[in-house]
Amino acid sequence: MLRTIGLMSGTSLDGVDAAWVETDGEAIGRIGPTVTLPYDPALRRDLRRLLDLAPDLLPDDPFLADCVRRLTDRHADAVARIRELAWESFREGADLIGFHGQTILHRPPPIRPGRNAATAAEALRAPGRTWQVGDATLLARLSNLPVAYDFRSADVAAGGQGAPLVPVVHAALAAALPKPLAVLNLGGVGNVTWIGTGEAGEAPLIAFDTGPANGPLDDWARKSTGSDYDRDGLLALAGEADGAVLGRLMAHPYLEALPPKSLDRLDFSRALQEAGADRLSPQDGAATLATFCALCVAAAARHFPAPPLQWLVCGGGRRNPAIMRALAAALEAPVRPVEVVGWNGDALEAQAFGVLAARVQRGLPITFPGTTGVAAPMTGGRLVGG
Ligand SMILES: Nc1ncnc2c1ncn2[C@@H]1O[C@H](COP(=O)(O)OP(=O)(O)OP(=O)(O)O)[C@@H](O)[C@H]1O
Ligand SMILES: CC(=O)N[C@H]1[C@@H]2OC[C@@H](O2)[C@@H](O)[C@@H]1O[C@H](C)C(=O)O
Repeated sequence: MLRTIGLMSGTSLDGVDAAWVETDGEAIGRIGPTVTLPYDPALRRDLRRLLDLAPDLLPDDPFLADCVRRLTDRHADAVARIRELAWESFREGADLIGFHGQTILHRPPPIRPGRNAATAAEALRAPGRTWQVGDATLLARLSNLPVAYDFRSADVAAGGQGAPLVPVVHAALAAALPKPLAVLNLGGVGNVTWIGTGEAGEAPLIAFDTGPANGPLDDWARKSTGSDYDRDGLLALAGEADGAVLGRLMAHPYLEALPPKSLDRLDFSRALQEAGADRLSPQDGAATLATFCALCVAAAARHFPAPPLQWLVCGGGRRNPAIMRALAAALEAPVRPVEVVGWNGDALEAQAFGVLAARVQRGLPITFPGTTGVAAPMTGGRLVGG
């Protein structure tokens, strides 16, 4: 088994999550320390600016280069901290880093009302683009370890959606749990993994982005109260969801489109503006966005081959009671944080990039027809250093 350090900088742009995991890319052995290093407000602001600039940004842009260096330094700090903790707790080092980087642009191939092979064939005619920034060579040098990175672009080049990537790890973790099961990650964007029973004729794994999750709510909280997010859902719980705005938002064609499908952090910005969310009070706006997040998940469930026995929720959204209540109201099966089955809902994505790094090093597939829509299971990612 390899001793990996997985690193994830998510769409919330709040910081880097890091985790130590022992794995051969298939089985998961010991789970070690985890840490989140927040970004300072200037880096957060600059990364947010990069999202807006990304479509026209050249790879050698000096502002980009400066952001990448600061981002990579923070990742190197996270690696150093995890190594200290792993040494203190069980006298272990590390063999390999999984470095997701920061997505600043995600324009996957067009989604279609057909699926899998048809989607991939169409996509080859209209190539997509996905861009994760971070300097893997610098990180390998600073940490003196091999680094697996660029996990998404080979899949997009082959006509896949390039996301989500974590589902194969959800499936490995859930091996002994009753199926069908839905694992829901609520970060800036939401994504779901449906894991079937594996009985004849049933797809084993279906995964896709559900819709916006905390991203619009964070933007709303920042604009209306100045805080980075709606802590404990207090703003949303004090308001009422607006039925008319929700009705307009739920008409978005993404929700009807068949999986596989994935989103950019900003994909719903225009729809949110056009739906008139801006005119709501801070409380009602937050309640509407929390409910919208949950209704997107309910819409996602309509694409499952069979209803799940339960929903296990990870990511920061599980800490928002307004979202969790709206989910419980909108879904038929019980909705619980992943901690009920012993997983760490804050570190799961970072842990997954450790496992994915091991898969890259061993040449195992990281994307699948049911997760990104590629025609056949595909290897991906690149390795540097060591
Ligand atoms: N106590 C809390 N109350 C309400 N919301 C919370 C709380 N804690 C975290 N969050 C929400 O969770 C978000 C962070 O979630 P997470 O770290 O899972 O996102 P991410 O990993 O950046 O995103 P993604 O999974 O889309 O890449 C915060 O921006 C905030 O909206
Ligand atoms: C392009 C990109 O970075 N997508 C992220 C994002 O954040 C959540 C959702 O959108 C998910 O599809 C994906 O992340 C997780 C880690 C994944 O690939 O499984």
